[in-house]
Amino acid sequence: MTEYTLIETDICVIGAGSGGLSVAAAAAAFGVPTVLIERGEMGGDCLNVGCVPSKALIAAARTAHEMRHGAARFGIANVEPQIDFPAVMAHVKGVIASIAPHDGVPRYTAMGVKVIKADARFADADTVEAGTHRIKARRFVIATGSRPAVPPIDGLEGVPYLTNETLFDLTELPDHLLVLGGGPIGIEMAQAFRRLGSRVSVLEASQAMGAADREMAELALASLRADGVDIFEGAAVSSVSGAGGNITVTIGEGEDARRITGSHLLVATGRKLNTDTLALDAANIAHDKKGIEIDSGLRSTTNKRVYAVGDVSGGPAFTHTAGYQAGLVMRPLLFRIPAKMDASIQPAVTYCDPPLAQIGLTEKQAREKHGKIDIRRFALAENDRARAERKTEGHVKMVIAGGKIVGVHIFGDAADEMIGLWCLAVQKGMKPSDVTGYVPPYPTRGEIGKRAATDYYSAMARRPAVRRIIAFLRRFG
Ligand SMILES: Cc1cc2nc3c(=O)[nH]c(=O)nc-3n(C[C@H](O)[C@H](O)[C@H](O)COP(=O)(O)OP(=O)(O)OC[C@H]3O[C@@H](n4cnc5c(N)ncnc54)[C@H](O)[C@@H]3O)c2cc1C
Ligand SMILES: NC(=O)c1ccc[n+]([C@@H]2O[C@H](COP(=O)([O-])OP(=O)(O)OC[C@H]3O[C@@H](n4cnc5c(N)ncnc54)[C@H](O)[C@@H]3O)[C@@H](O)[C@H]2O)c1
Repeated sequence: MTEYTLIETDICVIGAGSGGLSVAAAAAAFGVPTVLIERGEMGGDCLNVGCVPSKALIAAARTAHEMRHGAARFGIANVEPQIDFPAVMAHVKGVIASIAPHDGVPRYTAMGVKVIKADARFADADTVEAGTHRIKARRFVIATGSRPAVPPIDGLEGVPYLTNETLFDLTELPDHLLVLGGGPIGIEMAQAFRRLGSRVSVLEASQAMGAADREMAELALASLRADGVDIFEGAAVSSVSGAGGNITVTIGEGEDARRITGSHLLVATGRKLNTDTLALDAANIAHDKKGIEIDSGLRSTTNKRVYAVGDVSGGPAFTHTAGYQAGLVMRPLLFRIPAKMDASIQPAVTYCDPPLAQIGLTEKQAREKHGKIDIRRFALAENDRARAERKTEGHVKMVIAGGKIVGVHIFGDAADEMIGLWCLAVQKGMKPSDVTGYVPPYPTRGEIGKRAATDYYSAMARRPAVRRIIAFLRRFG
């Protein structure tokens, strides 16, 4: 029998990833007694096996690409980079290590948070057990994240496949990386490994980058193909066989079946929510295969003490969404003010190079929702800064409905940085006229958004009625 130490607290947070850390830090900042429970690494997926290592690897791969192809346009010779893969991975680990103290136990303890390193599970409606602790709390925030969902493909369990949890521990560059899934993980990692020297084949059951605006996704996929990534869409993998270094995937069945053999296999086919070991039934927290049943304020529909934030809430699976949700639940947790999640204001960026960034509705979604819409585009090829730096690939696409900006999609260098302004525009329901008057610095790529918005009104300049008014006003000197 476990001898438990009882802790009574105000807020108990389960999971110290992007969502849980933000809740704990905010609660501590208001001086509210808070317990934070983490069974693995502080920082969760984003820091250890997600955003941070993937972006660090992408940065190395981009440098290799620039050395190979990026210099000659300036009159400087391109060179074939010498890639020391273990050193690249040491860089990735170094970046994680540099950020880790920010999410670490000492920093949170110093903030006043009681951190418990153990696996948490509910004992009853207001008690959680973690290691040798029993924690009774007024409110619980479940922030347990997600893990790779591995599809039930014949033979897959018998081969040594990689996921995002093991990919960044590779010590040798894969000779030929097979990537199952053309979502953000698959696409980002496919391009990075290709640029570091692997042959890469992406096998996507449906449409690669399926959540993006189609026109923009096609541009991004074309740029991956130009890098030499093989992308197979509509590729339903029926079986996997082989062993480490020699793995064969079979696409389709019967006489039409096609086989591709690679050295390594990365499974990036979506996520499974981490709820199965929480003993949710013991706390009367309704849940199903899709996760915890929560209302629009992220609160359990059956146990009002409990909230869910981050991936486990079943909403968009992004670190910025986890942070947004953490901010949202602080209102009811601390001030008893109701909060409402708005999934429509969550941006999505695929950090391929150039990146693809989006906020709001795709063209298809906008047509379905609003019927009549306007589309405005402005090409980076028309932008002076992009010309000066000879990075003119891509454009901004603005989706306007009912006179308001309802979606913005940018493919091109620095799209990930440029999208910020448009997140605000969509969130605030701005009209194109709201952004035609602001002054972006010249020469920056940021000017393209304003140019697309200005273009919306260019038809007005050609209207006879407008010209007649101008002519009339000229008479007054
Ligand atoms: C390869 C990859 C790249 C990504 N890139 C980006 C990106 O560029 N931008 C972006 O916005 N998002 C990105 N994401 C998504 C992002 O990582 C997640 O959305 C984010 O980490 C979710 O935060 P979270 O707090 O919900 O979960 P997590 O960060 O996963 O944290 C959950 C924590 O809960 C702990 N836990 C689980 N169960 C228990 C339990 N029973 N008891 C105690 N502790 C428990 C886990 O150990 C974990 O530490 C990426 C994801 C992956 C996999
Ligand atoms: N840049 C970012 O913000 C970023 C980067 C990586 C991951 N993430 C987050 O992590 C989540 C998970 O990423 P992901 O790429 O694993 O998932 P995903 O669900 O976004 O994409 C998975 C892809 O795999 C395909 N697929 C599913 N089963 C398959 C099968 N059996 N064979 C072949 N293809 C199959 C799907 O059609 C889909 O296109 C994302 O939803 C995203 O929110 C974000």
